[in-house]
Amino acid sequence: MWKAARFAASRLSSRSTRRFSTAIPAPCIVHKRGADILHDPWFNKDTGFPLTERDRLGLRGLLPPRVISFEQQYARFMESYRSLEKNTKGQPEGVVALAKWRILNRLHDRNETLYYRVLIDNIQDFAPIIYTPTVGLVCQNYSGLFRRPRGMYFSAKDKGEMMSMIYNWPAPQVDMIVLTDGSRILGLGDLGVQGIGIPIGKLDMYVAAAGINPQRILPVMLDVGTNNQKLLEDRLYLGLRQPRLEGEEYISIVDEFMEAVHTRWPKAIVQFEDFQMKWAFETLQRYRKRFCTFNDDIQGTAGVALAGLLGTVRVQGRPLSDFAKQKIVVVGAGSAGLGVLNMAVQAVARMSGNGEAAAKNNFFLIDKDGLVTKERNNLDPMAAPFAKEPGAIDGLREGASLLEVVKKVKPHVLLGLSGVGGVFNHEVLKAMRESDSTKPAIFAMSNPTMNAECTAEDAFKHAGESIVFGSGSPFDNVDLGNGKVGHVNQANNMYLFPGIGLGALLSGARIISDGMLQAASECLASYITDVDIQKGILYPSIDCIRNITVEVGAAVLRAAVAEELAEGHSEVGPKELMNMCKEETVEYVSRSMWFPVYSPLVHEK
Ligand SMILES: NC(=O)c1ccc[n+]([C@@H]2O[C@H](COP(=O)([O-])OP(=O)(O)OC[C@H]3O[C@@H](n4cnc5c(N)ncnc54)[C@H](O)[C@@H]3O)[C@@H](O)[C@H]2O)c1
Ligand SMILES: O=C(O)C[C@H](O)C(=O)O
Ligand SMILES: [Mg+2]
Repeated sequence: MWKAARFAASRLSSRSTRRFSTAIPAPCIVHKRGADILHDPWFNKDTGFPLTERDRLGLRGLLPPRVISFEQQYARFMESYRSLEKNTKGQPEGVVALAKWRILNRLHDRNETLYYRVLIDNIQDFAPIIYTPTVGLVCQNYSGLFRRPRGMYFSAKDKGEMMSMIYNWPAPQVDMIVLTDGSRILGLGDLGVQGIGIPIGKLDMYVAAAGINPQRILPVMLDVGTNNQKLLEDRLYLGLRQPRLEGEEYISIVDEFMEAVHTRWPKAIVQFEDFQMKWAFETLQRYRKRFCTFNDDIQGTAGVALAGLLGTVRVQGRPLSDFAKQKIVVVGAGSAGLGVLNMAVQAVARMSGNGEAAAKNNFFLIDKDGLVTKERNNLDPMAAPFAKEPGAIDGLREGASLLEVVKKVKPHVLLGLSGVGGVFNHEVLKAMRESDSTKPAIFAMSNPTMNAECTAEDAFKHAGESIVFGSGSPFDNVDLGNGKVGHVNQANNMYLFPGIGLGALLSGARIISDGMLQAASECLASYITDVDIQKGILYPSIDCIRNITVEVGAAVLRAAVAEELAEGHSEVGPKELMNMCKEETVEYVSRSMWFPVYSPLVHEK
């Protein structure tokens, strides 16, 4: 079904970021003509070019004569999509998922305006294809699926060349970059150059949820080699066939890239995505005070998880201040798990006023070697602040198993960011029935679906019907019988990163501060109504992700203004931002979002 635009719809001209919410979209300047326009997905309208435009742009005769409206093109695409769904019924899940990805990808490659319109209007259906879980399968099969390049590739072989290479990107302005080195793609490990699918999927969400102009996004792969032996031996592998660079050699590549990007686009925001833990923390510390950058797996995830944890306290009918009393077991001591713990501890310390040391008491950290205690050999410095005194809790020793910890601690929350599918097995889930909460929460946040710590069905079946459930990848709600439904929350950083990027961009802040990230998380936490909370709903439906992102973006922008970090964006300066009330900020953010409509194209040499 064609849905009416919820936001002022005009395509930004390539020369100006000013938006007009008139019925006729602002014209768009193009510097090419004829077939070159048809082959450029940013400008192509396929059969939608009006006759006058065909004359102006030298397109007469290059298209069938009948002009088809945007609405008709949309309906035609959706018909093909639905018939593909029908025709592939019963085929293996992976085959169907890839077929759906292919049809969307072909549209993406051909006509971006139509692609983003169908994506925005059908985000609930299409997010699982362009994002987790299918994007994981796409990355695994990338070298075989590769048809056309998207984004930029900087490899170890490009050392010394990046400053000039960055000028090969055809767009004059870039606002948002998602960067990966492919070393920890979802829970799938090192996928080398094939990890490019992740920045592409994340940036699709930026366009769909945050209304970032697709002409101003840039997915980037830093190919420093791979340690994945299977890929190194694969003759179709498209990346460098060498082991990953390490140490100084590695960091000098990232440094060079960051310098090159910020020389050409000083205000571009760089989101680090799916870096293995050691480089995730190291690069965050290295760049966060120098560039406008954040790590989505550490910081975006933390904000979403914290919002879910605060929602859980509300589901239990307790005041938010009771968050300090929640016993939380975090399974996975990687970038995501430690990011969550750091932010949650800060929140408890703020609420209780007792300082961070005391705030850590109720948190338990488990990694592949079991409970993390101070007795651990080679204790990771990032995990050390959360290590327990051995024996301090009911005699729990170093390396105690997840089951032992759950049985002894009786946690209010069990949160998985381990990347290990099924690690919340039947015994662990059954042990959660003895939780000190009547409504314990289980978050199986690892992606993609097969790496989730448990399925939604198993969680409700074994841990009981009163649980609150969240997962990183989507699961269907669970039918509990007698008309009751076990609600599945998608606890995924997609609820925050688009708003963090958008708010940072519009504020013109030079850095992304803890305050801006905290504002994002608090905004998400307060978005859900008490009525929804009663049903175990912690996050809004993905259908309204654009509305949530407006609110999150505005909260981030206001935090930047409050911290005097906002330097303004485009024609809106810091003083104007400062003078905006909350509603005006929300309105400004909403007005600044790109929405896909066909703009009249004007040729300029
Ligand atoms: N839902 C989201 O928004 C979201 C966000 C970020 C990451 N993730 C997911 O979280 C997972 C981990 O990401 P990461 O960046 O922290 O990875 P990571 O590799 O940095 O960390 C993984 C951690 O899990 C631990 N682990 C491994 N096997 C274990 C086991 N059997 N029991 C307990 N712990 C075990 C490891 O010791 C390590 O500490 C991935 O699957 C990723 O997709 C989800
Ligand atoms: O990509 C996602 O779906 C979430 C997260 O960034 C992850 O790495 O799993
Ligand atoms: Mg990620």
